[in-house]
Amino acid sequence: MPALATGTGHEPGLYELLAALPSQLQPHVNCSEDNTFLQDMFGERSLHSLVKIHERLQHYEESKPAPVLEGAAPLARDVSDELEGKSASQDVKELLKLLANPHVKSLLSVHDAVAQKKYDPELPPLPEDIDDDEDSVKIIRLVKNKEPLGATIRRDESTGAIIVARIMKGGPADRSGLIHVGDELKEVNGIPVDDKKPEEIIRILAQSQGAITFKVVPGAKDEASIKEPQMFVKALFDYDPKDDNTIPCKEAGLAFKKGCILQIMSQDDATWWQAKHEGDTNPRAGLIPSKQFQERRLAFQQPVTTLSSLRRSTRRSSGFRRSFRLSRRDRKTTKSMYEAKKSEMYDMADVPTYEEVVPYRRQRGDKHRLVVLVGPTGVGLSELKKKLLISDPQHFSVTIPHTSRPKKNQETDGVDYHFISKQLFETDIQNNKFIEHGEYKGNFYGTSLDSIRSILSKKKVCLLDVQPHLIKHLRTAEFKPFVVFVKPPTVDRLRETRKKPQIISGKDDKDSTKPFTEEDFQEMVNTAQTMETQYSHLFEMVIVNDNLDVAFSELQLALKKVETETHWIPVSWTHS
Ligand SMILES: Nc1ncnc2c1ncn2[C@@H]1O[C@H](COP(=O)(O)OP(=O)(O)OP(=O)(O)O)[C@@H](O)[C@H]1O
Repeated sequence: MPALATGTGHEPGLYELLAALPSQLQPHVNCSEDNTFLQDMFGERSLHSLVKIHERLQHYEESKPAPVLEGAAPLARDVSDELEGKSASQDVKELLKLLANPHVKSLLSVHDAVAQKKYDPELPPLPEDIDDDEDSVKIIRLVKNKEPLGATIRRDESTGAIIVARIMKGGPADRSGLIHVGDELKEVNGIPVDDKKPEEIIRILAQSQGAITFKVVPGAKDEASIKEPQMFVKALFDYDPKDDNTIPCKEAGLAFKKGCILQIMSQDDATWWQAKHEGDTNPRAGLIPSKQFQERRLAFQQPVTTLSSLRRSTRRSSGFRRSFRLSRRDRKTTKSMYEAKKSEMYDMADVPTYEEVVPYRRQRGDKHRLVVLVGPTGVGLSELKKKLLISDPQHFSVTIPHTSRPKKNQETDGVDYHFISKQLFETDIQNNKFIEHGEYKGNFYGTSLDSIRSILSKKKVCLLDVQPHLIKHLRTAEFKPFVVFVKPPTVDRLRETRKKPQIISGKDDKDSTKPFTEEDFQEMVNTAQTMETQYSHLFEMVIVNDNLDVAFSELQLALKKVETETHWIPVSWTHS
């Protein structure tokens, strides 16, 4: 059934078909990107080689070769016996030498095995002492190399039996398909295990090499064999089984770092899931704490310092970010629609464990992801935004803030600010129109959600800097925020690099500019540390703003990749 006619009139081979495909497909593919992708895929040399091998094998299968004889090795032995000592001719000597060569002997014995189709492993004889009523006993023989067997056992509290507790997906036990969760283990290598502790059995197994024989009583059928859909999660915490005393078997654990993408292979067990690193070709899964279990135990470890407590204790912390105020204010004037309430700090949903993710690639014509920059006051967010805007003013844009203060002569409505009445500002606050707002000298300032939407709908990249506790309110299918944390270097490096710079200068605040002090540097580093402790699970990228040009290049490159490459995003962002 040729999918495409090659025009030669005969049934094309797979290889021929593959070679003809790109030109046949071309008229049906509109997009040049798709065309290049198809050309690359079908032109791949390894694919061509595979298809060639397939065709050769197919041809071989069809010709059904039959062995001339099935016993080449015994024949060679007979010939050797026959010739031994009979003649001393050179040819006979050489033939005898050849037939005695171990490589030739092995070759002939492999030939015979193939000719006789003797591929099955030789099983050990069944033990003779099996009780008649033990008809459900299974004898299993697994060959163990250095790799662990990939199964855990437990003692059943009520019966005292040793039961297979878990089979690690992709491990040797799983691959054998012979051992299942719930099977009762009776013997290992002929040694009865009824009177042994699980640790002793594990020791016997660890010491065994090569073939291991198990005697098991099969348990009830494992209902978990129903195939689960593929699920990927992003880890929001670091994990090392070596430091976890609750894991049933440290060697079976899977270590990962915050931000790693894990493929969840099994959630059968409520406490220990099985997972592997995304893209890992090794099929063997490892144990990781389940979401529920990790949430439970993290809920007991309250954060030591929270950003809100730090903010209250500092002398002069960040006020409104310049995305809406264009200048620095005292923290006590700020207010936010979504200011974190104390109870929110510990709410279960905030315990960072895992987040289900899916691959996402922005299609041409789609809105851009919102770029959110966070970092401590003075770290350089405005500077980085400014550089991006200058680098490509048609592509990047920042929100225009709203204010209730009267417009000054040189200012333009909708350019410097959206000037609105105090009454309207208050109504908008009531209607949750602002992501962040505050009051200064009796006037309101704020960033509206609509100002973000307006930029995104023009197919531009919106650059926004906000307080980190507001990130969670922007994490929606609509905004798909790409969150970059801008971190200061060490205090020593700040001292060296920020000799000239002033903390800040804004249109509304010309008189407040002043050089950085030692205290500012220290506060910047401390605030960054606290932000990272509390919110790093929400950051997709961390940039250290030591050298400004280097930091800018890193940011620019990352934003390019966000626009063009595939990324993992929360599954909830894919259905709005
Ligand atoms: N890597 C750097 N090296 C030297 N100076 C820097 C660097 N990054 C920023 N600066 C300077 O530090 C000062 C503060 O930077 P910037 O105004 O961008 O901070 P910010 O994070 O926007 O603070 P805020 O939003 O709280 O006003 C500016 O004078 C800026 O030029």
